[in-house]
Amino acid sequence: MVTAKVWVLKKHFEGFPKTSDFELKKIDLPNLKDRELLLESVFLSVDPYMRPYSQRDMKEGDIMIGTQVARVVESKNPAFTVGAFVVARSGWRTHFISDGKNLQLLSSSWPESLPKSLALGTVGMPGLTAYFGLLEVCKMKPGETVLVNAAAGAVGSVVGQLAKIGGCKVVGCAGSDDKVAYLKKIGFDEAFNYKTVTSLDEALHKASPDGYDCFFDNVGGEFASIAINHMKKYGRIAVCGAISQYNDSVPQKGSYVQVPMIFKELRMEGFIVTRWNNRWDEGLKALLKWVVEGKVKCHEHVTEGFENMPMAFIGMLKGENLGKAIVKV
Ligand SMILES: NC(=O)C1=CN([C@@H]2O[C@H](COP(=O)(O)OP(=O)(O)OC[C@H]3O[C@@H](n4cnc5c(N)ncnc54)[C@H](OP(=O)(O)O)[C@@H]3O)[C@@H](O)[C@H]2O)C=CC1
Ligand SMILES: CCCCC/C=C\CC(=O)/C=C/C=C/C=C\[C@@H](O)CCCC(=O)O
Repeated sequence: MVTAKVWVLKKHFEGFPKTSDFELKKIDLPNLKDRELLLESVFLSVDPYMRPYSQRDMKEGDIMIGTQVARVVESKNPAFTVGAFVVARSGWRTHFISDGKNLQLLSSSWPESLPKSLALGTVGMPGLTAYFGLLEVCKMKPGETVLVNAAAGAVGSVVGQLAKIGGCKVVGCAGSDDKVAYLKKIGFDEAFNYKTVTSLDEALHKASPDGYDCFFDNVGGEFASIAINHMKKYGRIAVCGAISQYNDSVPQKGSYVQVPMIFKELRMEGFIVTRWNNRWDEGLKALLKWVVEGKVKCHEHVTEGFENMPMAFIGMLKGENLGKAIVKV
């Protein structure tokens, strides 16, 4: 019999999550029934969505939601052989039993040399968020100027690189000088540390005096309300996330300002990447090709040990990660 370790939400978060909000538990798993398979998590993802989604979708005592790259260790399901790797949405668990539904086998063209953890980041949901957010919401065109915040993160770093592939000028901001240096290294035309600039207004103007055609917003709040004034006429804003709001009990002042929305006839559209669920294979194939060709660089912020998941999650929310935050079991 296999004993799984799981992290449950002991107490709903109030402000920033605390390690005491989580509880580590053990679950003895039953023997497999016909068509079931037993999997062990190899890499687990910690993502910003878990903060607002936990409030919306979870009750205290539930196993934390999340995705993982897992390996099949026992199988009574002919579609899954022992040793195969899948992406699952089974939450913060070391082991779990599946009936084979909602498992995504890792692409058969996945190069052996490529870390399978990328299936949680650049060649996974965050990468797809950048891909569809840029192509379907921003509808970027060659020669345009794209602004992205949280630019050194899992989504933002792919946004900037895909925009460069798309022939755009790219401006990014992040919360440390090391992250800014990384942005320039991976091809951003302009990058700045939003925490240290004397004026965000001036930094945005200096980076692109003519303004921005596309704004890929991962942060919301005050940043967004300032950035909107730097949009070009007919600009497009892809509202991808609002991480500046997730841990605030009282929403930050500085929502999007309506006046420029109207005068500049801006289009602002929120989206969830699952809107394109039926096109994920298209996106994953494109992202994997760009990574293999070296056109999209990847960076991961790896925390070792399942027992450190809460710390990895909290650290990501505090900006400790450069690139995709993952946990290696
Ligand atoms: N709509 C969708 O379908 C999806 C939306 N998202 C959203 O995209 C955004 C980025 O996600 P992801 O790339 O996975 O995460 P990241 O890898 O970018 O990690 C989060 C980063 O957000 C930044 N951050 C945290 N708090 C603040 C704050 N108060 N103000 C400004 N920046 C902050 C930090 O970077 P820094 O050092 O720059 O501050 C931190 O590293 C999130 O808002 C997330 O919810 C993600 C996936 C799908
Ligand atoms: C202040 C409120 C903010 C509301 C927006 C919250 C989050 C945006 C975001 O990060 C969305 C992420 C979407 C992820 C989509 C697919 C998955 O991999 C997660 C699925 C979660 C689940 O249902 O299991």
